[in-house]
Amino acid sequence: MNIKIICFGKLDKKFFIDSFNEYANRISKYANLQVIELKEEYQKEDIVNKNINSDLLLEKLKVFSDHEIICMDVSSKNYSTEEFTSIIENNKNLKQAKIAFIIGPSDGYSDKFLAQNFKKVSFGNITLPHQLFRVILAEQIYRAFKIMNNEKYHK
Ligand SMILES: C[S@@+](CC[C@H](N)C(=O)[O-])C[C@H]1O[C@@H](n2cnc3c(N)ncnc32)[C@H](O)[C@@H]1O
Repeated sequence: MNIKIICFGKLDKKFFIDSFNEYANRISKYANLQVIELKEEYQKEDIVNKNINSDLLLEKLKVFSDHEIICMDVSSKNYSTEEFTSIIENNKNLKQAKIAFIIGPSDGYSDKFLAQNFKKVSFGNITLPHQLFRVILAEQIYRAFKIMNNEKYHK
């Protein structure tokens, strides 16, 4: 299975880098994980940044048109760990088995981006900073594989 995380910026704190690498390493037992880091525009007005960054995402996603796109979005439907696992499990059983998770820009997604027909997933009604969220997403992907394989993991 091929998993992409498409996000903005780089991890710049050692504790985030170490934590993410730990989960990425664990995930590598089950899937190919690739992180694609885009350069975020943040110096203009919020609304302009939002549109520029969302358009950049849409452009990048053209390359991944053979992937199932999962847009991580605070304001969307909340998914439990089990529901999130089902998304990965269903994708795993598809012929292509390619999935791309999007971590959005700091000013949010444009209306045009949100109007796309992507599955949108929230991990709860709290806004997490993008670097921490990258670590949490990796942990949940790893947890999903442990659940799918009936392997023991922390409760
Ligand atoms: C700092 S947040 C952006 C917050 C932005 N103001 C908004 O309303 O979307 C950066 C990204 O982290 C992800 N994120 C943060 N918390 C999340 C949550 N609870 N559930 C799902 N995604 C989350 C989303 O992909 C979001 O676009």
